[in-house]
Amino acid sequence: MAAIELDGLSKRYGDVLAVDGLDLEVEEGEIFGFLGPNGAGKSTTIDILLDFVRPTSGSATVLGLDAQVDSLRVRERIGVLPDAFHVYDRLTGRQHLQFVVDSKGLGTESDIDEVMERVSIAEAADRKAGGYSKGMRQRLVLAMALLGDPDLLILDEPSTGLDPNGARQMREIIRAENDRGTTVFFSSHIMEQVEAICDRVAIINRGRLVAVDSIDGLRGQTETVTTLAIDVDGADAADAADAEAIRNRIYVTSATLEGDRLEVTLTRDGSKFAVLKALDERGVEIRDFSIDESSLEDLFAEYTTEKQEVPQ
Ligand SMILES: Nc1ncnc2c1ncn2[C@@H]1O[C@H](COP(=O)(O)OP(=O)(O)OP(=O)(O)O)[C@@H](O)[C@H]1O
Repeated sequence: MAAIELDGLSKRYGDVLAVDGLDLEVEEGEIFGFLGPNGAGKSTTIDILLDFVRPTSGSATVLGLDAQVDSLRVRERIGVLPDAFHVYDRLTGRQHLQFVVDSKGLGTESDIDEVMERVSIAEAADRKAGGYSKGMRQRLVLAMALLGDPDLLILDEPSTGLDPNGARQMREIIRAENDRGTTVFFSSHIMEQVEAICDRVAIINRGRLVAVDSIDGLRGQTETVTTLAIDVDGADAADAADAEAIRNRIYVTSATLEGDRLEVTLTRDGSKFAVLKALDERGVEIRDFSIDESSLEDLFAEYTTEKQEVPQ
């Protein structure tokens, strides 16, 4: 059974089609990244999953339950870290969690200590949340989401505002929860974060799904996959700049020279060796070179910006 299934999901706000016919399946046990530029429709989709917003057409199923018809039962089985959350300054961390136990019937009192351990705020359990740092607040809200061991975690931008250590800890917590069998669906603008932990990602743009795959799979589908940065001898720069020999090679998408550094981008079928050989044949002295596989950030740009002409 899919943890999340969207079927022709659309949401219109007046003239704006915020979500436009989304079809998507998130498998149980996955860590799934939900990406898209500002205004792409991520929060609207998540709000539909949580039944904060009703779709204009199509359906959303969460853990086999209709997100609208069975929203209460869905709520019992998922944990949510909302985009804009706030904590109650005058309540301690423990009181926040006690509130969840009392009001929502999720978890037990003995779970409170355990869950605070899991997100590393046990030491601050009895301090007022008003004195928590931003990262601690975020972990407290995550702890609230984890109470009752949900089958699915829906996290809207979980790393926003966290320093690199905080972001790493968030990653470790997400992985640990996933190891316990929890499916994780999260939206993020922080590509390294997504690249580091996601099994698969979906990219949406203007409300439509433009890609869904593993990150390696996405690499395989895009045109430019490798950048070769070659340091050449300054005296040879003119020869390198006369990059006809490079540019005319098939599978080379661009070749630019800045100072002593020649940057050549290749499609997935391109041969790095052929580029180096072509330079060598022209007598260009190669001092050093490095190879960069395209990052998720590059892939994201490729899927969500209008295609640029490759300079020739
Ligand atoms: N309540 C609303 N009323 C009118 N338009 C809305 C409403 N909520 C969202 N929209 C519009 O729907 C589109 C999608 O917005 P949404 O918040 O889902 O995007 P997002 O991908 O979450 O963006 P961000 O990354 O900036 O949070 C935007 O054009 C937005 O202006």
